[in-house]
Amino acid sequence: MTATGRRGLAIVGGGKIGEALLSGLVRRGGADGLLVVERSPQRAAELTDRYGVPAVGLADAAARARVLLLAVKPQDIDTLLGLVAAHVDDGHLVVSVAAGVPTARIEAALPPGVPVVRVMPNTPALVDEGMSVLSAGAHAGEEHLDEAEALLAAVGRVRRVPESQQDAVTALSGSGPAYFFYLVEAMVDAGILLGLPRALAADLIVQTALGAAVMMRDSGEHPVQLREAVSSPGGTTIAAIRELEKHGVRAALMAAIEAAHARSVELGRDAT
Ligand SMILES: NC(=O)C1=CN([C@@H]2O[C@H](COP(=O)(O)OP(=O)(O)OC[C@H]3O[C@@H](n4cnc5c(N)ncnc54)[C@H](O)[C@@H]3O)[C@@H](O)[C@H]2O)C=CC1
Ligand SMILES: O=C(O)[C@@H]1CCC=N1
Repeated sequence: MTATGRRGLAIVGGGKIGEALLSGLVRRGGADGLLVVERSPQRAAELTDRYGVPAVGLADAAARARVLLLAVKPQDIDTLLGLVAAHVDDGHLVVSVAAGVPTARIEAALPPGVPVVRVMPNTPALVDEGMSVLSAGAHAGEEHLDEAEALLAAVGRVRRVPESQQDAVTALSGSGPAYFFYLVEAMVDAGILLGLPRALAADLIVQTALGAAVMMRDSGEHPVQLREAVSSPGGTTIAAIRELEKHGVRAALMAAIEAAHARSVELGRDAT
């Protein structure tokens, strides 16, 4: 098929994030123009059953789709790029969500001039509340960023940053949902410790997390102001905050996010 005959998007790698993006795109616009390429035949069949999106081989996907969205693990990206290289040209747009992997590494594996956009999405895309952050590679212009942004806007918010900030973004919003899930797990465990049934504790904490998130998004107030409004003088909240400070929770979060950043940089260097 000629470059002009290509349309739509192929997601290459239908794992956790590939499925999150696929599901949102199907919710938004239906399965028309979408393809999936998945190494595991069982997983490919599952995605086709669930979303009505055809599973095809890589050559077929590159012949039919204008945009190839690579969603394999960083450790698998070099092998995949070796296969993709034979099928792409500068009429394609290659979008990669692989943590840490620089656009320069992707460009070097592909024919000259292929536009590449690096994206860090996150799993709340599954519920249309994703946060995706885009950076252009050397051959990607505004039109390519616009095209990638339009795709990702189907599953949540989108921002653009210089690529030098992508490892930090990965550590914050890419991995970020896991930190909140972890916090919720720990708070539910605290409820159990205090003798509440698990289902009740989970219900209370999930709704509290949702309410707090909406307040942070919509109130226009700083998180410190919001926290102060919960902390009555001589009350329960400040007693809890003192323990969080004593146990170094703020420093632990900073160290954790620094470790995620370091791992993103490391993943970007080579297949490790
Ligand atoms: N899970 C997450 O929350 C996020 C993941 N990412 C990035 O997305 C990428 C995928 O991550 P996950 O979805 O978590 O991993 P995963 O392991 O769930 O999915 C990867 C999928 O790619 C398939 N695959 C591997 N090589 C293939 C090939 N040559 N052709 C076709 N399919 C192939 C695997 O069978 C698997 O289904 C990673 O690079 C990760 O850094 C980025 C943002 C968030
Ligand atoms: O854990 C990871 O490596 C991927 C990248 C960001 C979220 N998940």
